[in-house]
Amino acid sequence: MLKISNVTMKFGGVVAVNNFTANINKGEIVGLIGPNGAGKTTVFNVVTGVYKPTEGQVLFNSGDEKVISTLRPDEIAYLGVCRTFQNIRLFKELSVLDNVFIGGHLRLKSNVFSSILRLPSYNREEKEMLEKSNYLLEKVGLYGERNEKAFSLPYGKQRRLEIARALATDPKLLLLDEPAAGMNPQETGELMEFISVIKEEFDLTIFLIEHHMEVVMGICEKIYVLDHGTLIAEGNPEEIQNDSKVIEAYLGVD
Ligand SMILES: Nc1ncnc2c1ncn2[C@@H]1O[C@H](COP(=O)(O)OP(=O)(O)OP(=O)(O)O)[C@@H](O)[C@H]1O
Repeated sequence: MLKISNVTMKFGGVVAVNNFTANINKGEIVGLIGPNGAGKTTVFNVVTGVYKPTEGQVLFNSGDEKVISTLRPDEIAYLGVCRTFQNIRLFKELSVLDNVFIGGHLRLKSNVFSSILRLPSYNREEKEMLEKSNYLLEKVGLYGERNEKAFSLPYGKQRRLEIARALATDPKLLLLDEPAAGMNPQETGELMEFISVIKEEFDLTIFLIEHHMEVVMGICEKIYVLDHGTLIAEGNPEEIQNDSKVIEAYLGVD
């Protein structure tokens, strides 16, 4: 579904990602790990079109394979690639429901005129989007809080709301940047369960960056390990946990 092919990303003299290749198949949960500054978020930024790679390309297949590394972020999102961020980026003053509702606007077919004139087609789409937003909130266990302001939710719920907003865009590939950051062990356990449930329910493929090793080892089928921008290992959780280069660069010092 996603092919990252020999991607290099340089910022001036800094080589943030160096000749990185990865393959993610439909339906997989794949992890990307490595020490701070290893280049993980940069990989996500290249996949989502925030940065154009200095070298290499990214291909995405949602029916037919396309090079997406030449596209704009909104074009990539429209194809079905959506993400959450390391630092939660909600519309804090808006309600929980509105946060999800806004996410769904990517898929609205109505144009600005039909929305201003409130044509029947727009009203119908808006009603459907509202129903879908409520459905998603039920699925992520936030329906009861739909009228609360986003900032009033505890941390773990804000993360789930961010994921619900991403789901409103109908993603095929969901990129999660440190979804368990700042969570306590109980919230982390719930998050793992939650990720597995939404993957099945929404037929998702998931690519995630995470420092909590119990999450990565617990739910990922395949893991890529970056160090100083370079891939030092790839494999299943057991292979990664026993890889001497990974232990030296990352796991051993955690
Ligand atoms: N826009 C940018 N301009 C200059 N340098 C950047 C930029 N973005 C990232 N870098 C550099 O690229 C390197 C990789 O950063 P990146 O944020 O991708 O690492 P990371 O693995 O996600 O780290 P962390 O686990 O701390 O989030 C770092 O040296 C960082 O300073």
